[in-house]
Amino acid sequence: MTGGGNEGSGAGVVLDKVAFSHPGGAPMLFDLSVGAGEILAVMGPSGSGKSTLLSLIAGFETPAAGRILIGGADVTNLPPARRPVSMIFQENNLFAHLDVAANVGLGRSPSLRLTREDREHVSEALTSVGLADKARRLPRELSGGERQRVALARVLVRNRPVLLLDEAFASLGPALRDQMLDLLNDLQAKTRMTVVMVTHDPQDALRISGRTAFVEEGQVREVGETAAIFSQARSGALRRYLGAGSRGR
Ligand SMILES: Nc1ncnc2c1ncn2[C@@H]1O[C@H](COP(=O)(O)OP(=O)(O)OP(=O)(O)O)[C@@H](O)[C@H]1O
Repeated sequence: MTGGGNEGSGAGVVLDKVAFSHPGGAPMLFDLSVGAGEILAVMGPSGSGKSTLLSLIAGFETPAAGRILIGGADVTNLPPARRPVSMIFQENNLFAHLDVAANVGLGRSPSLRLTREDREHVSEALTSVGLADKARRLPRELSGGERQRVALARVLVRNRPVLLLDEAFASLGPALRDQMLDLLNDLQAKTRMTVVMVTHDPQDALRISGRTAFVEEGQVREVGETAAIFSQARSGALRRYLGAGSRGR
């Protein structure tokens, strides 16, 4: 898989009056600007549209109106494979029948025809996520945290400027989750990827994101510096959400 000139450090992401409705669903309208190399957390009640927002950036959904820009280029009508984006979900990021090295190798070549250089990248990425000794394991032979590390290694070899995380660490326990966030933070510092991370946990947002966007009923209601968003929560909806949403550790 080549990056089509999209490789390298972060690219800003802009949603410019992006209108979208799921079949039979309420209309959504997203306006959001994420800086190149920024880590932005996205929070909001269940069903508010956070995953939909990521799907629009990734190209799994197409806006009814408005534009999506990545690195200044209009990607609104590009299919997912041609967008300079990687995405990690809560689970099922890996192919069960492929070992760890092959799952990461897919990030270089979907047909797994890997050059020597590709294999070196895979091995370096596995080292950076602490899995150099588990390259021949199958996903079912790994812990949940290790599986997400494999997904992060694949992101590294893909080398796309934007990474979207949809509650990627939500099913891990608090200590492991913090480790994964710290790893993500380190990798982001090295690559300068732009990261948009959906989470339900204010602690996750406070740990690594510079800014947080609060989504409610299909709109970005508030966006600001993460600590300020939590301490000054302006809207009643955000205050209610924070009251109910913290895991209180
Ligand atoms: N494929 C779909 N078809 C129809 N409606 C959908 C589809 N996907 C999501 N929706 C609806 O769109 C709304 C927003 O869903 P979305 O998954 O974006 O919310 P979310 O904020 O990510 O929620 P959660 O925190 O529970 O994951 C919800 O009402 C949901 O039921």
